[in-house]
Amino acid sequence: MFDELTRLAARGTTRIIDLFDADPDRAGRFSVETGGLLLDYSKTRIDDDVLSALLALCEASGLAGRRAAMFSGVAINETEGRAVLHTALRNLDGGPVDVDGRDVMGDVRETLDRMGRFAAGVRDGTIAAPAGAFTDVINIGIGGSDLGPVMVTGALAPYHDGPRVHYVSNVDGAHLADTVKGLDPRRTLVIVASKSFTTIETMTNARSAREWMEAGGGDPASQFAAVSTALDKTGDFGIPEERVFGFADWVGGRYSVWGPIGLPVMIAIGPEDFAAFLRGGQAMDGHFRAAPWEANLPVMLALCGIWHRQVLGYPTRAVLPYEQRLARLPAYLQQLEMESNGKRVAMDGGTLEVSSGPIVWGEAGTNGQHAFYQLIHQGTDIIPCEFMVGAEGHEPDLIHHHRLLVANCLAQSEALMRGRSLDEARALLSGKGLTGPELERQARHRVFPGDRPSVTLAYPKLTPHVLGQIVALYEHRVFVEGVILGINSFDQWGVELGKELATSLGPVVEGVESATGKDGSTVALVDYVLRHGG
Ligand SMILES: O=P(O)(O)OC[C@H]1O[C@H](O)[C@H](O)[C@@H](O)[C@@H]1O
Repeated sequence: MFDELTRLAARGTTRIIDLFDADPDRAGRFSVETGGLLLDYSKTRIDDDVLSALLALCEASGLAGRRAAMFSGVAINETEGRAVLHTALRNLDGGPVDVDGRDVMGDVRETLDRMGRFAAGVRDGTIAAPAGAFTDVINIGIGGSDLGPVMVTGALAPYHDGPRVHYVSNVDGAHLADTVKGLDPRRTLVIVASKSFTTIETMTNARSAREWMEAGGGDPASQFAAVSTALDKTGDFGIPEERVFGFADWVGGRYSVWGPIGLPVMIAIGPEDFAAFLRGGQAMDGHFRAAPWEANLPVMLALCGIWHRQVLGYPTRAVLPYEQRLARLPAYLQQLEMESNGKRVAMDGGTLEVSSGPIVWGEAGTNGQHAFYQLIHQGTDIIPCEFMVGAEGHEPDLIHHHRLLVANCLAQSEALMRGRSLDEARALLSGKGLTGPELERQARHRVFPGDRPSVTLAYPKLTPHVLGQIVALYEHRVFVEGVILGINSFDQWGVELGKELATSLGPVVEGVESATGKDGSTVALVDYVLRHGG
């Protein structure tokens, strides 16, 4: 399936910038605009031939069938025997969604209503601690039970009018200790968020938070809530049923922010804005299901990814949001993309014949510019960049900041494509009086090879609705890439081995069991920790 694309990739040396000269309509033809979002992929080497081959690949992958199967509740997560229906969580105005012959939308709506009543109560003080209204909320969770809500809470800061919300994920006691410093244990609500309710980091933090609360005169019985699929375990932990928000196993951890895992977001921004976030996701679902491939935002973003990673072989993908409030988006996308598509075995158990998904990394612009863009512009590796920028900010008084931000974003993609030739560098330096060998030497350092690809996702303004569109866009992009690669994007067996070994090493690090039988490096490291630890 990749042969034609490989042939096209090897074909030419046409520089991206020259594609614009040859086709004045290029920016319009190699972009998709829908629901106010614009994906511009014209600053890549995708031309008509590549586009046709990518679309053929997409068609041949059976995407239409897989997409229908996902939305209709088929157990497409075959290694775990589960349906994949995070889309049902935002199906606010949609029809029934059947799992095993039963419509799940009644449960989804009921849970959303319960979350809404709880969030509203916490926000207006009718649900309170014995000592008074909650001033702070701590969400204790990790992975999908942390990254989604933490990213969305940060992104929607202008809408945050509820209690302060904090996130504790790391089992490093520093995370909990630093978070509770200055908080009132009698006025803090703790949400224990864990799909499985067995994750060691989360359960350890939850128990320590309960001790902190008890020691400080708080009342865990009325100041703890839980979000989980394991309702028996939340009960065992002592959290009363009315404060437990359940969800089904057809919601994957990294796809779960749309449901009860989004509870801290709802407390922060309120049920109405949370519903707007869901509606944004639902709008993207509608688009993804209906639009033809070439006009389909998630599909085209996925095909850009496939072109850069699997065809051209670029190992990484930089995500560069020019939006400070999306500073945690790269971390969120690392889990979404790398846990979903970081696999070397295909759905049928065979070895993947192409590369798995890329390494995803990034940072908010403009900060990244002053840190790692040097390598993106002049390093030996080509790093496809995904820029994101909003047309409007939330700070009308600081509009000059926003204009500078936008100018920087556009300048970077232009610079990456255009580059600076040796002649241009020479001209620059001779204007400053340099001559001879010194000019030559200095000029070489000032050359930018250019022809470095990027895509830009532009959106009107980072509202809850737009954020919902963006998050759903990335979810579906990952899905499409997974279908084309022929892998299951919804399991994560690769995290298991480390967990098992950590459990067996626990007593060794404690000094209770010996490290005998471990490899020499592990034995030496354990020895170091035991000699130097407290
Ligand atoms: O929500 P939990 O069951 O606590 O799981 C939290 C996280 O841990 C696991 O190891 C997985 O890698 C993640 O996909 C998951 O989101």
